[in-house]
Amino acid sequence: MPKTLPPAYTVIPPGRPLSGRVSPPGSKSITNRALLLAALAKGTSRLTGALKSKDTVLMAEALRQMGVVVEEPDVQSFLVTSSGSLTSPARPLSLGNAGTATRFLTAAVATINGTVVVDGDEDMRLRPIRPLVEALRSLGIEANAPTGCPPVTILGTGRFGKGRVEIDASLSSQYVSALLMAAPFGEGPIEVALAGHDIGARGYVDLTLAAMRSFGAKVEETLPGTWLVQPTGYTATDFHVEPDASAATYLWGIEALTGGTIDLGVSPDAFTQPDAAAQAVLAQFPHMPAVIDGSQMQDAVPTMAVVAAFNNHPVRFVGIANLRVKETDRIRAVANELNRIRPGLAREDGDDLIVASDPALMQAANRAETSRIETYHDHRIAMSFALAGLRVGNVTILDPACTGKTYPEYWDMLASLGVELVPTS
Ligand SMILES: O=C(O)C1=C[C@@H](OP(=O)(O)O)[C@@H](O)[C@H](O)C1
Ligand SMILES: C=C(OP(=O)(O)O)C(=O)O
Repeated sequence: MPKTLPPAYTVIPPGRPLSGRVSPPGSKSITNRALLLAALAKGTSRLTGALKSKDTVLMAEALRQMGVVVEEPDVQSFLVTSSGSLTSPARPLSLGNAGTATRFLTAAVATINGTVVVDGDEDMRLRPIRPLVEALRSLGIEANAPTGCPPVTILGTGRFGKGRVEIDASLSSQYVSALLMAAPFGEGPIEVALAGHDIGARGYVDLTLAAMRSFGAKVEETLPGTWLVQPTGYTATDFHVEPDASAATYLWGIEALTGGTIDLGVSPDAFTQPDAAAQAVLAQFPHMPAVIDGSQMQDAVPTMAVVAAFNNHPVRFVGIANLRVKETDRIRAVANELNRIRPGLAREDGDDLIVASDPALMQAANRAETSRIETYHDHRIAMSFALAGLRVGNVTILDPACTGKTYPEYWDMLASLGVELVPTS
């Protein structure tokens, strides 16, 4: 049972380096891929090292609604048993603000002979999905999303089409991953090709290809940005999920800001997820680069931006326009909340984020001012701004429970390192 958290936590700066051993939870991205692929494979797949959080629970629940047996033998495992295909759910799939679950299932349910509605919460209903819907239509699948965002209605015939499909992935790489993972159910080989050069973080497509191959798919990148998928379906397998690199960025941030050493049980170069690249940037603190291209490590940008506020010189984050369509507009949210810590600390410049940086904040543990940090239902805003509270006094994080999207144990983790969190109203 998730425990009830207070409406806010005030973080007490520890005044000493934070060190210890912390295992980050399993990767959200990989868990939700593996859950889906196991559900599309005939037989039983055991997933170990998996994340149990709001986003993966929503994915598992949606799969159960479509006839898949998803058991949970322990806190890090799923046992998935499937006939190899999904069946029509009795009611709309309700996927909260889980971008992975929403996008991946929008394509996967098109393999069903029946109508499926894919929906999310009020925040997800603002996150674009039209390019994916258009790509499905070009495969001959009837799909509608009148607002360009969820809900999406897919009127499947059980036929996924074949041939070439082009996809504009400039807003989200998840559209490409979604098409690729459904493509082994084509009536013939399917070629997924990027329309244009832009794609969010390409590393997520590599995660998708690796997971697909583990479940027996045959997929090759035939040209840069073009992938050919054979109509093999999937084979059930046992699959281990690596720790979450985006979650690890908070631990690297703690090391940078407090000067401690945290043993994550995994070295930064052992991750296959794109956000692991943030470690090398955070390790340069207080001399982080003056310009940081966040395009290939997007979910790490809030972490790096909060740490950059304490850097020796300003940092401009570029390549981050997609952050405007994440759980919230993260460029605006990070700028707003940094300015709540100290007016003038950050500003938007087009789609860039400029963090002015103020090394004096490293000594602000006893300041008189207070900052109540809005978190916009966004786990990453809550988790990254908690880092600021390790150096600056009276930082209060509103709605700490929102970290449950990907890291339900986040506050317990901070407490285990010796951080005092004061429940606040
Ligand atoms: O494929 C994935 O698992 C993800 C891709 C990224 O999203 P976009 O592709 O929308 O940038 C990332 O921000 C998200 O947290 C997870
Ligand atoms: C952007 C994120 O999630 P998603 O797109 O999967 O909702 C995230 O976890 O930072």
